[in-house]
Amino acid sequence: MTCRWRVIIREDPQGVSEYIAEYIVSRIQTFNPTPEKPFVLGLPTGSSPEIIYRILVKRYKAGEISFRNVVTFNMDEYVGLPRDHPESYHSFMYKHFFSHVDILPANINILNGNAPDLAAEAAAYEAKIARMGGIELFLGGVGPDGHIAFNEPGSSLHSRTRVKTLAYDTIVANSRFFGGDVHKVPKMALTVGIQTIMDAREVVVVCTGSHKALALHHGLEGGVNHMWTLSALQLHPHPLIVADRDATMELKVKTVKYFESIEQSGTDARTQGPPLVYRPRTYVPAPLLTTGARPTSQPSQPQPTSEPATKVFPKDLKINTDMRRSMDEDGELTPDSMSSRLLDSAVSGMDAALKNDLTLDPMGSRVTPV
Ligand SMILES: N[C@@H]1[C@@H](O)[C@H](O)[C@@H](COP(=O)(O)O)O[C@@H]1O
Repeated sequence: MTCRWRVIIREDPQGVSEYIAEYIVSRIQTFNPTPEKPFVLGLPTGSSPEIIYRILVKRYKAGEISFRNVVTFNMDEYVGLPRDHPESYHSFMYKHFFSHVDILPANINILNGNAPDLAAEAAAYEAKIARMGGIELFLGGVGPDGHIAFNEPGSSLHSRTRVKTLAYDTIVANSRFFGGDVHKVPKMALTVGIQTIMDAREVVVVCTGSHKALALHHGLEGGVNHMWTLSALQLHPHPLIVADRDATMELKVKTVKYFESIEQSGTDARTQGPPLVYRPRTYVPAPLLTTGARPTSQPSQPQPTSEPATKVFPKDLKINTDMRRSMDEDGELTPDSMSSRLLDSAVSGMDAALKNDLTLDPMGSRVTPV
């Protein structure tokens, strides 16, 4: 196993947010999304991403970026909190981001914490992500206890979208949004799972403040551990953490110096990486299927024409949860930002190792029609 954490350290939350906002803008621009091929972006709430959203809005207003062809999936939402409650994640997202940019309302996806059947809501969310071809970039925050989304300590690293009971630490931490009253904080949430995040092509984590220092230490320097769910990203092909100096307090000096030296050696994707290369995604807008036709890993291939071309809505998509990857179905290697950056770097001796580390896209191979 090779851990591929890429870590960028900035002096303060402003520097962190500017880096991440620029990163997201450059990824969307390079992707060049269209209505047929939207950029699928996973988004968090919490106070850490607020400045990032502010910068993205500013850049949109300056005409530097459009979100018209961006589809978003939010990480989580409280269960039982009215949608229009000021502290619901629906309210947060509209207040800080959605109502200020040109994203189409139909392209916004947030879990409904008031759905009559929460399990069905969770399953439908996973299916919708799959129909969109998976998430291109998942931006996440981290809790002081190392949780990502609402995957509290002890969460299964194979988890998918589901209901979670919040840990007491999280309830206490989030009580600051509820007048300091822990009793007003919802006790449950709907959240994407660790595996949902792992399936994204790229994960970017914002980590600021000394209260996140232990989480960063365990996530980065500890082993993969369900008690610090951030650490699962050690197994992701392209994880990036952008931390401020305060959040690095519990890291070894050696760790900090190592990641700083990587950046100094000229591996900053924003300015020095080669153009990013994307293979076509399996984006399938509804209605998805023609009767008798089964989606393939090459959707552009002509389908058999012997059956009438009646449009039907599939019942659902089945997620192959045993995680076996089919080489036959999805044998194409996927170059991307992380490997591109490092291959271009001055770090000697890395190339041979990285050639063995090119990774198959897991989402495409796991989605099969029922
Ligand atoms: N569910 C959210 C997480 O997605 C978020 O990462 C975390 C940290 O929030 P903050 O950025 O406010 O510290 O808070 C909540 O628990």
